[in-house]
Amino acid sequence: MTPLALIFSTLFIAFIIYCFFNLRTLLNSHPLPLPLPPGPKPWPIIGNLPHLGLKPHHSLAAMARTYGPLIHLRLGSVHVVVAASSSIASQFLKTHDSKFSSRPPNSGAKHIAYNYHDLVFAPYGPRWRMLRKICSVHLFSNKALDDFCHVRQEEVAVLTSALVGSGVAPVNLGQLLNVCTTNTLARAILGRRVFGDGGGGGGEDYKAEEFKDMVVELMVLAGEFNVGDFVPVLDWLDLQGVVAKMKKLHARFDAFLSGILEEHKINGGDGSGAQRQTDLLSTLIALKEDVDDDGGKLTDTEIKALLLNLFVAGTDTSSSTVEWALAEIIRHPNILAQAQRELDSVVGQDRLVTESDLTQLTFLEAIVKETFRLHPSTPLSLPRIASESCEINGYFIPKDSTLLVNVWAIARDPEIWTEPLKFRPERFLPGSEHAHMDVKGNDFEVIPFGAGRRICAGMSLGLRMVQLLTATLVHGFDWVLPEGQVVEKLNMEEAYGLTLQRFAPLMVHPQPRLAPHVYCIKP
Ligand code: HEM
Repeated sequence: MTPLALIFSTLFIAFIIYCFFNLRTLLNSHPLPLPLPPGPKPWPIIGNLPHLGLKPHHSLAAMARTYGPLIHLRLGSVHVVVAASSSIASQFLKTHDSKFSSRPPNSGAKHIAYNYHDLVFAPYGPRWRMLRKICSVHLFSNKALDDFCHVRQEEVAVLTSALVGSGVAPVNLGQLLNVCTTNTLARAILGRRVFGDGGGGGGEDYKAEEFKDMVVELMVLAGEFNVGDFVPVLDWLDLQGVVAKMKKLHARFDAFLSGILEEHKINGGDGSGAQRQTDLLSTLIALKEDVDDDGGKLTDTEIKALLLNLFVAGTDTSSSTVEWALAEIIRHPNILAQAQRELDSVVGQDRLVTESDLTQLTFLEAIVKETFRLHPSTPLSLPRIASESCEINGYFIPKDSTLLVNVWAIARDPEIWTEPLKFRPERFLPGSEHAHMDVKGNDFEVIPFGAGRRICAGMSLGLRMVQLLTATLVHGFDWVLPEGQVVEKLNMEEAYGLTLQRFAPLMVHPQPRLAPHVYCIKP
């Protein structure tokens, strides 16, 4: 080797060694970036919006079968990650819950929910804590729930009386259930009912049907993926007309809520002129004068926004769950018969079910769990936003990603559930494979109320209401479909929206099966 070649080869080897060590140092201080989770290829500008289809929880479940349980989508300029298995959901909502405790910005929160002044969309922080604490103490604590137990039982009894008097035409069960859940909540929040019995009895201050329509319209609008939320440059165009509809709907809700608030300030809850302290709204009005621990004051806007949340989140969720439960029970006469045997042995035939009976109704509880599994009222839960980046299952989740948890798909995962599409309450009975599973956010295989810090605030009330209503309807009535319909062909299709409505309302003939005096309740 010539001296020149020796110099060159020495320099070359030295360069390689230098690069090798430098690269190692570089890699150690800046590890190679993790990949984003897999997902379908996005379109330019709009990204994966067209992939969501009319029922996004179905489309996203189908994608999970192709790409796995953690998917990445690009909706316009927004990173969206979707959890579609219990273990991925638990990593987001348990391990990393503190990073996912706010909701992403969206037009619904802005235009309907008083520009984020509510509880559902309030950013995680002092105001959210204040609103949540007020509800926990005055509405959802065990004491508050026990104080209003008689109200729930009375309103359920009023429903049975309306069903008995419903005449020859089939009843729209979902509508009557909605009147019941709304009046029950109204008595706890406002100190009075807002509707008649829904059976055409008259005397409604506000039309029940119109109110349910407003709630359902809100859920449909909130469930719509508004292009402007994801492609900010297109926001002003309001391509789907969603924002215009939201503003109109907000005006209707605001008129309803402002009326209630002003009336309450002047008259007190019961219209007697004496301010009552037992209902939530009186407490909220009294709290307006107090400064809370974090130095915040409750404003009229926050009060109306909270009322809106409670009436929207707390009525249709419970009533449509019971409607699904009854549809399933009607489709499975053997389940109806078994549940009635249990109820007859615990309650007898001479009175209606009470809340204190519920702990003894094991099969009924299993029916309710199975309904929450197959028909979770918010199939994609409510979205969360990542306040910082994190790693899940070896994938990179960027800061500001929107998180969707496909609660609906998780509860139908064939890896977890045998015969996942079948309505089989016995899977939750003692001694069965899922006996110890609850639906309260502890077992991620079935999380209809979500989980973690932002878990449903009204879960305790929702559960009691769904159980009491389902038990009472099963105990109090046999159910016959309108002429020409057969149970095997009952339409179980879902409609589109943030909540899981039935495509075809359940129309039925209730046939009382208890002694007539049991139903004699005057509203
Ligand atoms: C069948 C009954 C119900 C179901 C299935 C249900 C489901 C849900 C779900 C999935 C969430 C989102 C949780 C999350 O982000 O992890 C939620 C939030 C919420 N729910 Fe419910 N809900 C029900 C009944 C109620 C009732 C009766 C009320 C009140 C009267 C209520 C009030 C709320 C509120 C205020 C939030 C927002 C909580 C927060 O952001 O901190 N819900 N609900």
